[in-house]
Amino acid sequence: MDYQTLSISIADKLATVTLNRPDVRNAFNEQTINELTVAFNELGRDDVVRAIVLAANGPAFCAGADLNWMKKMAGYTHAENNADAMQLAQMLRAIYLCPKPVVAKVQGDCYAGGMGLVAACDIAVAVEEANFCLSEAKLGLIPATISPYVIKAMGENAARRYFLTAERFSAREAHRIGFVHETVGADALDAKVNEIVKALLTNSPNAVKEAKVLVREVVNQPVSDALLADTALRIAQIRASEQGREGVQSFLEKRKPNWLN
Ligand SMILES: C/C(=C\C(=O)SCCNC(=O)CCNC(=O)[C@H](O)C(C)(C)COP(=O)(O)OP(=O)(O)OC[C@H]1O[C@@H](n2cnc3c(N)ncnc32)[C@H](O)[C@@H]1OP(=O)(O)O)CC(=O)O
Repeated sequence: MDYQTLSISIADKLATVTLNRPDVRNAFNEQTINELTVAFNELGRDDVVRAIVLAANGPAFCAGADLNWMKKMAGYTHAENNADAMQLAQMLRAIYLCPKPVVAKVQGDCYAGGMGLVAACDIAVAVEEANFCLSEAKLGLIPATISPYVIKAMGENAARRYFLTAERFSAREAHRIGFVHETVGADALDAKVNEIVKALLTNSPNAVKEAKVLVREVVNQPVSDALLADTALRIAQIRASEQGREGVQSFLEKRKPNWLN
């Protein structure tokens, strides 16, 4: 695909997807939504890629949905408007379900749908200067398609406050409520993200993929007999897998596992 609103680079098993509409603070329109969906689907299938960083160009990480596009869609038929909103929902799901681990590198302000992008990622690191805001209610909107991911990331209690008040909050608060995993000074952002990527790339690719599925499928389930059976099956399968055997064997033989060769 000839990407117009993103730039994508791949080096040393890491793909970096960079939002690239800095003039509008990386607000996403239908083109960005399509490009992000294609990019995450393709990178998810690319055997060369073992981890993905979602980054952004310019002063802000992302100002959410492009309000010119939102305005245009509001004038469309209900069916067209709804179909278009589904594209947005599918973009977020493409990131969330991507079989590769995804790290959000938040170098600046992150508003509304931008918070949805971050929440759909597995790990988020933000600069201390970044501000966060679920601004939708100020605009007469609601954070609808982003809600499954944002509520999981910040928890119901914080969501009740910030969905309703649309207050702006600091990176420190985003960290306190668990929305981002870490905050760092701007000059330390690259190093912190690289450190996390290095940890991801050191692990068994299959285990990382399966661990991502595990969290997604186990969260919020009651500890039932069915869940016990499911988790037992997962460890039984992975310890008999090629990388499961190799990982344990390499530890016992005091050598590096073969996926690091
Ligand atoms: C996904 C769902 C809903 C949404 O996401 S609705 C989107 C809500 N977004 C916002 O409320 C953010 C609006 N933007 C801002 O508040 C600020 O731009 C900022 C992010 C705090 C950054 O501030 P800064 O001072 O750095 O930049 P400017 O405000 O001067 O903006 C520069 C430039 O960019 C234009 N712009 C900014 N945001 C948007 C946007 N979202 N859409 C379109 N254009 C945007 C802004 O107008 C400026 O343009 P100029 O022509 O240069 O004036 C719903 C669901 O979940 O389903």
